[in-house]
Amino acid sequence: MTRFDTIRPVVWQDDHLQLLDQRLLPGETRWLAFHDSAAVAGAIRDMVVRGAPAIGIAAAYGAVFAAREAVAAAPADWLPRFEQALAVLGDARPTAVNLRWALARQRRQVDASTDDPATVLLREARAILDEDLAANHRMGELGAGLMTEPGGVLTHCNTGSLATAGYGTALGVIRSAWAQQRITRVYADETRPWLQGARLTAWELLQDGIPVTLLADAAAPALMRSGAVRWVVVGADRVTANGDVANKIGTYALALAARHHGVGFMVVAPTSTVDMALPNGDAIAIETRDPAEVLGVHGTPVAAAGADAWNPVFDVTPAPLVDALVTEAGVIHRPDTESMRAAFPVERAAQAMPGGA
Ligand SMILES: CSC[C@@H](O)[C@@H](O)C(=O)COP(=O)(O)O
Repeated sequence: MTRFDTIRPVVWQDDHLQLLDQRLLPGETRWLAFHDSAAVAGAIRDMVVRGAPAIGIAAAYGAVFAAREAVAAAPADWLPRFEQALAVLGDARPTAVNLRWALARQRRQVDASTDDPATVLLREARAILDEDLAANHRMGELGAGLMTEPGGVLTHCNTGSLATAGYGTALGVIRSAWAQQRITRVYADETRPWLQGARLTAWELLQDGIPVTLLADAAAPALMRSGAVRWVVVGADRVTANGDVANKIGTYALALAARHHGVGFMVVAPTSTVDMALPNGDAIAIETRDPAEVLGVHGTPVAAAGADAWNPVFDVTPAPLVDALVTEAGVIHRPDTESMRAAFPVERAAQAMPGGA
């Protein structure tokens, strides 16, 4: 562990799940307790917990409740109820593949063992969490290694400890690179409409003593034009078989501006975010949320009454705009179908949850 490794948003305590309520940060640090699978699905949907790896981990713990509930209700025929509860968890948010990846992994555990299902699933949820933490530290080292000359970095959304088991993906790279003095300044987009950058990324960085400069999302191209940014470093919710990347809305615009200004564009995501079952980004289900999120700021309405809003919360960055894809398995420069297939075994495609995207 480094000194930059303290926040843990998903914690199993005794017999239940504790989630740090990310809707309230940085103003309030409140933990919520969860004891059933439907409530965990609700917490994912309502963004108590968010970020692709973190929602996968929370869902893996949700599967423990699902098994407990199903076995208690129908000891001799619990599997159909269990699968129904997994489907509810899997439908909580559509875009991040980590959610369905974690549930598919849990489903396979049930087939592979004759032990008490909840015990088996709890052990596996812990393994998923531990592996994510280890992957983040590895990606931190790999991504920092790409920053050969000191300079400014720009990040988007929140990809830190709060979005993962701990340490973070893109923010993990930033933590590692900052510790190695490879970064002169961290810039963070505020990330409308949920303000994950202004609320969560800035909070995490300041907790670690890393100074951060916030900017409105629309200011990013001008910042790149000024020469202040060497790397844009972002996370991902899904990376498809050709290297296309779904991530927080606004990422695509950053990639376009970065290419125009000769700024490096790095995507940092664990292999649990890679979906070799989908040929390209057009096949990714992009979540759209309540227009009210755009019509107001953090819950306070600001738009002219009567205006409508379009609120897709992710976009797809085409693979050719990605300079480096960093996973715990290594770095792929300018990913494409060939390099993705070489790096990730095709059997990953067969690991998706039944029922599609
Ligand atoms: C390590 S997190 C990668 C992505 O999940 C992150 O960039 C992101 O888009 C999160 O979106 P959110 O809507 O806050 O869940």
